Amino acid sequence: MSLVKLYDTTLRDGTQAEDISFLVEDKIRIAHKLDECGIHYIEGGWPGSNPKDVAFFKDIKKEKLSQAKIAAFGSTRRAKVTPDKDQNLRTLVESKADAATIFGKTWDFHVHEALRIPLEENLELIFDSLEFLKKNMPEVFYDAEHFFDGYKSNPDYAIKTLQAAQQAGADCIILCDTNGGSMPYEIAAIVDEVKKTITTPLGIHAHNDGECAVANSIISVQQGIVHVQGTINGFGERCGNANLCSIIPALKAKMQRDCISDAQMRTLRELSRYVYELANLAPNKHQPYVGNSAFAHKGGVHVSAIQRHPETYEHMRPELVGNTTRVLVSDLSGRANILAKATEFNINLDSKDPVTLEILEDIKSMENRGYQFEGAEASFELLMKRALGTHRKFFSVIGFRVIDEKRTEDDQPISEATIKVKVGGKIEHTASEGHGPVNALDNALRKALEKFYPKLKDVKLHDYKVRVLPAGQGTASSIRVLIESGDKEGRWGTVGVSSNVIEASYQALVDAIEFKLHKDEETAAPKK
Ligand SMILES: CC(=O)SCCNC(=O)CCNC(=O)[C@H](O)C(C)(C)COP(=O)(O)OP(=O)(O)OC[C@H]1O[C@@H](n2cnc3c(N)ncnc32)[C@H](O)[C@@H]1OP(=O)(O)O
Ligand SMILES: CC(=O)C(=O)O
Repeated sequence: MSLVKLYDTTLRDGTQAEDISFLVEDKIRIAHKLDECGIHYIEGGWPGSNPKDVAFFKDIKKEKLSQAKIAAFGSTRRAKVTPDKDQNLRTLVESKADAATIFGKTWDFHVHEALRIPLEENLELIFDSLEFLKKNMPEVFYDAEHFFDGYKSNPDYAIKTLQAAQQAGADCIILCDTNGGSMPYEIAAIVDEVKKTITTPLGIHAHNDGECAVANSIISVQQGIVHVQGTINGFGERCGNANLCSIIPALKAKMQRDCISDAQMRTLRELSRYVYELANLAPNKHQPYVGNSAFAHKGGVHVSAIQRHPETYEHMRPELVGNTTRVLVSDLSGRANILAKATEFNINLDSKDPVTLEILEDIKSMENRGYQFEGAEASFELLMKRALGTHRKFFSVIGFRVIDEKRTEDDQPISEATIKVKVGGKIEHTASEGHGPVNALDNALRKALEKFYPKLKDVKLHDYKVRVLPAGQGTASSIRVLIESGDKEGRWGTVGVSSNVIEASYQALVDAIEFKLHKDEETAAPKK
């Protein structure tokens, strides 16, 4: 089983994506994670571009990586400058990286329009830039920019550019689908043609503009390519780059190609989330393999079948990439969803128990009124407990009042909430301010209850989402509030629906607190 080398460009092409920028410290942290995951090459940036990338190459030298090599990126030399005087090539050498990767022009159209130099001169640029780097760097890669478009326009010239790179001694020639519009069948045919004249190992760098970047990378490996470039989560210029989080499991689990170890592949989901976190972006739930929804089953028919055998609706075992099977509850559920959730919550429930049907009917009618339990599993667990009579009322709210006041035109509004709760026989009456009325209500509710349940101090409100639901016949529109809360052990979602945003928020807040109190009680006295 021959090895496919993985070349990650999250820290270079990934940062060419709109909204993505990493601090030098973030880049170093990501480089460590990529190294631990077994990625063979990490392209750290373009040192000729900006001081941050220069700093990365300086700082990464002080770090101990277990196996990954660091590559510095740049372009062929500028026309009319010799390689040793070319600032960009010099910064590559000065980076002291383990490898240099330079891109050069393949497409005659680009040579005419972007570089505005004769075709022959571009061949010289490629040859002597690579020859210079070969003398000064341990390993040198050549990114043949726009290779597939260039080949389609002028195959003879496109091949000549690769021959120039081969003659100069490039260690790998990477065929780039820079504009990302090529189709897998075109890639397969062109790679086959290239192999007839080029003996240097070949690589692929595919962009995702036609949504084929992963497919194009996979078909290239099938055609004999041994080096795959891509990014974590597919970050990259425009629509992104080939997503290594999809390519790796495809190579290993479907094509039986060697790249990283099984144990390293089990960290892929964690790596994906780590990179989202440092990019300050919410993870894409629907991302294949590693996303939250990649193995989440919603339709009742699917849930029933996966419980009999997971392969009925799962293309591979989620654990291989560190993911898990999930069952969702919604108005598309059947009894199987309810039973699966009951098992997850450690609740004994039988499919023939009338409560199962009762819960199912409750969900369907509540979803019809605007509730949504997919992101509010804690509210669903409480609903189940109420139906089964195992719900415990830790407190009751006697009433609350929320005031929002703006004293002068220029003043920030002040929000204040007062609340009266009853715990056991005791009544507690408190007030609290907050950033907005919902925050004030949350603060007041927790302040009132913390005296009785001190562990509520650990609860934080992580996310608050409001959605206006369309009005039904003759009714006012409703508002759905989804809240994500958390403590040191985990996070949970709750939901509230009302025509009044404060009331909807109140319902979700009360569920969040009730869930925490049930959870703590069950942890303290686990079920046998
Ligand atoms: C396909 C890819 O993703 S390639 C990577 C693209 N990434 C980036 O551009 C991000 C980093 N880039 C930068 O920081 C800047 O663009 C720099 C520092 C590299 C260059 O900045 P500038 O010197 O101001 O040039 P500018 O950004 O306008 O780019 C155009 C110049 O690059 C030259 N150029 C473009 N491609 C190449 C190439 N393969 N070889 C040599 N020169 C090239 C053009 O001829 C043009 O030079 P000219 O203005 O002297 O005619
Ligand atoms: C090199 C590169 O990033 C590209 O051709 O897309």
